[in-house]
Amino acid sequence: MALSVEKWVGFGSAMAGFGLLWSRMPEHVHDEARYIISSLVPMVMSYFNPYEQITISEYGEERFRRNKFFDAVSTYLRSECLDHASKLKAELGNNSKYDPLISLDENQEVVDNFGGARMWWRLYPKSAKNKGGTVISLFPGDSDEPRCYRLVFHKRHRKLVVDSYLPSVVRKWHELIATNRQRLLFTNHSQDGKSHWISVPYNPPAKFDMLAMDHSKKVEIMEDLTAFREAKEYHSKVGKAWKRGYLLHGPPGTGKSTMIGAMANFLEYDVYDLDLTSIKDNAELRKLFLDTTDRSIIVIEDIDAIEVELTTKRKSKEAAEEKDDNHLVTIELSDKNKDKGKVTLSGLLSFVDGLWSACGTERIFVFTTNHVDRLDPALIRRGRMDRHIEMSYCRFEAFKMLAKSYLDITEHSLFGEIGQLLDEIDTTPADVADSLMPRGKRNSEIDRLLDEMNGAPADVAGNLMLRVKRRREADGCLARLVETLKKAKMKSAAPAMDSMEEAKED
Ligand SMILES: Nc1ncnc2c1ncn2[C@@H]1O[C@H](COP(=O)(O)OP(=O)(O)OP(=O)(O)O)[C@@H](O)[C@H]1O
Ligand SMILES: [Mg+2]
Repeated sequence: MALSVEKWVGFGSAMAGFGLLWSRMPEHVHDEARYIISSLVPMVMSYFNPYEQITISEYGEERFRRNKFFDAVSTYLRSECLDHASKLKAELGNNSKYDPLISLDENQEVVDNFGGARMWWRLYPKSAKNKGGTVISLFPGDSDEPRCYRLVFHKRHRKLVVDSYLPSVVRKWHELIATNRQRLLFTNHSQDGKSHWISVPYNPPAKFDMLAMDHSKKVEIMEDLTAFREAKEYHSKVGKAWKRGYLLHGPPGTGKSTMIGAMANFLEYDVYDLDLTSIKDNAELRKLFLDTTDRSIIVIEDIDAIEVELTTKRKSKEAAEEKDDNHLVTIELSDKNKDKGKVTLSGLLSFVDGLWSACGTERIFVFTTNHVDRLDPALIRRGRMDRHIEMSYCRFEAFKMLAKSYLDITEHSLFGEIGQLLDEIDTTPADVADSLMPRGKRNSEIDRLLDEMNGAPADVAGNLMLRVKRRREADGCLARLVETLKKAKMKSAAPAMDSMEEAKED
């Protein structure tokens, strides 16, 4: 049956070619004959060919945007139609390191049944025309045709296919991704001068309850994210794109990247880590943006590193040229790109906030910086970056959260001293966390006995030993932290003492 479907489709194409030929017949052929024959061709073709087809290309017609329907069909066929296929492909899936992900190989036809109707599916490879495939190109003359699925069905089922079958494929796809959802971390990668996203499975360890920061601030952020997630109707009612911008700023090691992981965990969104330095120009930035999925966090880290060049460039332009309020400010991202296209501030802004930002829903933009004062106000004004979150040095409240996460303790005799020291000197949570990591002697008698139990103390004595061991580790870690903080305090006081000494000598 499959063969005959192919024949009919081929026949249809041949008849179409025939029709085209007739339509170009020379003038001397009798007009009437030409009219009769050329109007007969489609009738004959439709009489003999009982099949119709729908092509679903991997990319949209303008080659700009990935066609999500293609992904839907891939997932659907993988789940529903592999049983009778003999040519399959295997790769390692995202959900597990060991389970292979089996999918349909190119040019393998599979049959699906829906409401008593048979549907024939086939995946045609990229550049099918050059490889001898039979797919009719959407892009004539273009050798780089994207892959596509072709669905063939009997023409009496057209309504069923369009109104019920294809929507059911999409519904099934949504169900499957909801149940097998593995979060992904994407980064942009440039190959043959074109940028695209590559991804890895993403399971960030960070959770909000582990994040050491002011408690009320943390709760506020979580409430803000929850409100955003539930605000679909609000955004459509007020005519706003469903997106939100966060600017995370603060010194290195205060938890900006950790916060992004916690946000992704909290919302269960994918993360797109955008590296602007490897993007050629605004068009490429736009393409990457259009390739991001809904329900995602789009991150640009250390935005100030780009802004420094932006500001310098603008200043030098302003000095060199007569003032022109309308000129576009250019970010020179790297020497490599100097003579090629450029990503401009306006390009970045339209990505975050302009016309293009409305192409997609439920997206969060996060910019991070160590130097908020260096950023162009246009980039971070409210509305673009809806919330500015300062990640600050570690004070006592944040320390207690770290002690709970790292050492599983809520009180200790050294807490008072540590609280006082943290008030006096600026230390990052990263530095405090580093001191709280158990290290030290591994050969104590308790360690040896616990190692022998293979980490699973089963009885009361075993549990007691584990508690003693943890207590000792906590003592050691906190003592080390006190020592580090004291040293830091002395160091920070040293220049002042030097100048006092100098003053005395004068
Ligand atoms: N607020 C915090 N709460 C919990 N852990 C933190 C916090 N800040 C830092 N850490 C710890 O320090 C490490 C480094 O933090 P992180 O990478 O998030 O800092 P950052 O602010 O992004 O720094 P940079 O500006 O250099 O990128 C993290 O892996 C985490 O273990
Ligand atoms: Mg970081």
